[in-house]
Amino acid sequence: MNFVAALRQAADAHDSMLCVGLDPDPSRFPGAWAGDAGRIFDFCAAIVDATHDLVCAFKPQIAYFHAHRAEEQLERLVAHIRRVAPGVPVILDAKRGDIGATAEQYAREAFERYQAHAVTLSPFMGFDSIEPYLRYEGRGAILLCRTSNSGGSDLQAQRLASGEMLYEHIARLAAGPWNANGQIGLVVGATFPAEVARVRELAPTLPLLIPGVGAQGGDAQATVRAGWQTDGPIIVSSSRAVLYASRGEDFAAAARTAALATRDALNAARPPAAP
Ligand SMILES: O=C(O)c1cc(=O)[nH]c(=O)n1[C@@H]1O[C@H](COP(=O)(O)O)[C@@H](O)[C@H]1O
Repeated sequence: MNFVAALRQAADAHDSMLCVGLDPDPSRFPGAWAGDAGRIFDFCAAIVDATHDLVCAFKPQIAYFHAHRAEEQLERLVAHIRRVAPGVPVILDAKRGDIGATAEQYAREAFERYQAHAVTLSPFMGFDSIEPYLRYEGRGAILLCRTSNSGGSDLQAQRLASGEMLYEHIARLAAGPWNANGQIGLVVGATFPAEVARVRELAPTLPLLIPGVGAQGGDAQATVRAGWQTDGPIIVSSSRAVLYASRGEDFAAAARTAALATRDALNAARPPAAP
């Protein structure tokens, strides 16, 4: 099954737009695991076990694994997700972007080594840096468009000669000529609901990955109102607010409580279904 179909199916099955981001920081692990990078798999697997029936996707962030030489733990984690939650797609957050020949290696890393269903990419180097990922039939390529950080405005909010802003141009390309096989999605930060709405206008059916709720303070409900579109899935991602809801032995139960509350808050903001 392709990424977009798997995403829709998981979203329907779990009545959820929530993606739990897996950003394991050993210094924030509970109890005896604190500071132990050898526990990255155990920590993330416990979060997955506690939340997989509440999410439409999981999003491991590659830096949190590579920084601790924990690539093998990431491989085991994706295998674990595929085993306990076979219907839940894995978005590898790697934000890659390089010339075609190097992109081929990054694509191989994401889709063959880590078995991800989709990967985040920077579109800064243009279509030939994206195309190697699209050769993997059915896998998703989610392009940074209007990121959640304030510095995102330095480039993404600049006006081009055409009059549109750079992020609008990215959305237009992603929804049009770059998306021949329906594999592309866009990243838009929950910290910018007006821009979420603008991207949704330009890309009505593309999956939107929306980080920035929780620790970054984005408004979950404004995000859903801005991005909601029956034919265009939204994936609202939260990492720290779920992972570190408690530093005690109850961390997994607390993560579940936080995930449930976020999922329900997102669902409450959906417009009522048409009769
Ligand atoms: O691509 C991303 O996931 C991403 C894009 C963006 O614009 N902003 C952003 O925060 N992210 C990622 O989303 C996660 C946010 O984590 P929390 O702020 O803890 O929910 C981190 O892994 C970021 O790398």
